[in-house]
Amino acid sequence: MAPGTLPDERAGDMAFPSSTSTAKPRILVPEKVSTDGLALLSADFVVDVRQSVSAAKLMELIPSYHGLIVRSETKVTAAVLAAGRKLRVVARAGVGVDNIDVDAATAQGIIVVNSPAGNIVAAAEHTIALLLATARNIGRADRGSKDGRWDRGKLVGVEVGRKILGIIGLGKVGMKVARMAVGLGMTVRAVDPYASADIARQAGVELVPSLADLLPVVDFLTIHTPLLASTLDLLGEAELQQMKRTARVLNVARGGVYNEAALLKALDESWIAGAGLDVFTAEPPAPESPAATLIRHEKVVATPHLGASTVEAQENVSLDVCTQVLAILQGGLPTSAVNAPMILPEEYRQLQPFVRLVERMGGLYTQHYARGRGGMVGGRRFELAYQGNLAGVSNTRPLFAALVKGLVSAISDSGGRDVNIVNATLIAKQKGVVINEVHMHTPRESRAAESSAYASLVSLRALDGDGQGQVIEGYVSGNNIYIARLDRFAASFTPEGTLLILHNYDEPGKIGGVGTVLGRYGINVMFMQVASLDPARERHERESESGKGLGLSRLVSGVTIVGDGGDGGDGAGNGKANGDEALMILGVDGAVTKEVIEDLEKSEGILRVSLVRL
Ligand SMILES: NC(=O)c1ccc[n+]([C@@H]2O[C@H](COP(=O)([O-])OP(=O)(O)OC[C@H]3O[C@@H](n4cnc5c(N)ncnc54)[C@H](O)[C@@H]3O)[C@@H](O)[C@H]2O)c1
Ligand SMILES: O=C(O)[C@H](O)COP(=O)(O)O
Repeated sequence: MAPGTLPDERAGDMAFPSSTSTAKPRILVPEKVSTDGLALLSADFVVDVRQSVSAAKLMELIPSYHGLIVRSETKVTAAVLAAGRKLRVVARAGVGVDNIDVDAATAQGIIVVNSPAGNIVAAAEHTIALLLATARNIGRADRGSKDGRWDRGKLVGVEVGRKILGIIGLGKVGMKVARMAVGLGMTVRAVDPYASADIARQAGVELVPSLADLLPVVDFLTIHTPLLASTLDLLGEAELQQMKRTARVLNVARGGVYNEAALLKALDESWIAGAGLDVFTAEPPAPESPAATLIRHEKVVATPHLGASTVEAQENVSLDVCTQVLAILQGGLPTSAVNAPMILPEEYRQLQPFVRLVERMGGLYTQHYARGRGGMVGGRRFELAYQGNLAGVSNTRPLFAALVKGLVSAISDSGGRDVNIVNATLIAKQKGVVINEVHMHTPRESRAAESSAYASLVSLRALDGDGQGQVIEGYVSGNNIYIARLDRFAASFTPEGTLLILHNYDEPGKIGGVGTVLGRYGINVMFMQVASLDPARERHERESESGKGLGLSRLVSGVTIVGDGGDGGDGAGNGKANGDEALMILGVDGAVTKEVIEDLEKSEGILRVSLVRL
């Protein structure tokens, strides 16, 4: 997709939004982000770098931007995201996304990306810097020296070698800190319920089961967990009281994992000996808050959230996220999305025609079957079955999202344009739609195999209480998509444009009658197709219902109407059918008004008419 072409709404490409209009997309950067990455964007996008953007100013600016790149200072709230009507992507030039309302972004189909590894070394090195600074009173020594004091006697430190370092959170930064600490001759113990004991052991770290096993024995304690509901106030008074009086604690993760008031008390009352702090619950802290008092405390070495502030880390994170922003705004895929599943570009390319097909099948279901029954899509159960080659594709998330988009397209204000791979699950849940994806290696696979026309077949079945319901089948040939079945009727038509689907008795003269009505309203018929249901198919249907498997009939194209000789038509009928029936599928051009539909329905032998726009 060509750069510089985005629509004003989150429309287009099923996986991630893509483009149609000609205006250059705009990206807002309200914080200091390295120009190394931003340079990648400036050719194709308008990149506005502004510093010190207040919350109010952000609300004012955001409506005209397609991308937002932030660090930890900008609060990307639900209100900001809602105001950002054009926003496709919020990029965090760093790791922590606690300043972004990821749930709100997901609900709006806005993808959130970060740089999970770009600043690990910087954060780990900063932790070691604070470890040594607290051990050797570097902060106080520096301040005293600058003030003209030579306090050698008061500033005797401790060594870190042969001491025990406790790590809470043995993830990327925690593990890097562990390896560095082992290099300094420290014994490292860690608590992390999700870490592998084997990997820890290989790095020379002993995993211990709980904080109670860690806190009483460590000389230094460092935390490297994200700030989550489960880690907020993880270390309060009770925990700090378990520690040695000589212990020193470090925080280069997030403010709030240590309870700041408890930490202040622990230092004031000498439960512990010192702290090295880079992060705080509010940054910068309010003047009289516990955090501000901690920063001024003589037993504390404080830095203003500098963990990732190295030239190298800033280059890394900037390149990481700007590459992803570029890809997303050009309709491609991110490499580290926080709120979207990982799909390899090659996988996605293969699925593209099926994405179009499944979306249209969803639209067809809603408009042809559900609309006549009061728009009953919400609260329904569907089976989306993949047969043939498609059965072997494991990552079918784009197809799931395409179905949700198709199903809601005709019944939502946005026409389904706001549904994408990021929020499809959420939207399905909100509408009470349950989709069961089935990979049919057996036995229905044999239906696809029976016709050499299909390497892959997709079937959508709306499940009624008894597990039965209308079926739509489709397939891809080359890059073209076709509907192969509308419930009891075999078909072969391309699901696109404005379609009239007429369910009628299979009697002579139908085409003429329909043509007369359409002609009266000046509506052109672009194509007309009908499918047959031959006796073999009928037999297969019965076999299927009795659980013996199905065989797919051959399809016929062209202007032929063949009755199904069946028992009630395509499932969208009015139930009065009792003879041979048929479906006429017309691709039309012109305004199909309510009057046109009513006149068609009044035509002799017509059971039901549905208008489908795809
Ligand atoms: N100060 C800075 O500038 C700076 C720089 C980089 C990262 N960080 C922060 O450091 C933190 C860690 O980053 P990371 O990249 O290593 O994250 P990570 O996801 O790789 O690791 C986090 C680890 O914490 C563990 N964990 C979660 N809950 C836990 C609990 N209750 N007890 C023990 N362990 C628990 C997880 O299992 C995981 O192994 C993040 O909050 C990140 O934002 C800060
Ligand atoms: O989560 C992170 O990546 C670090 O806290 C760095 O934050 P910063 O980008 O604001 O320095």
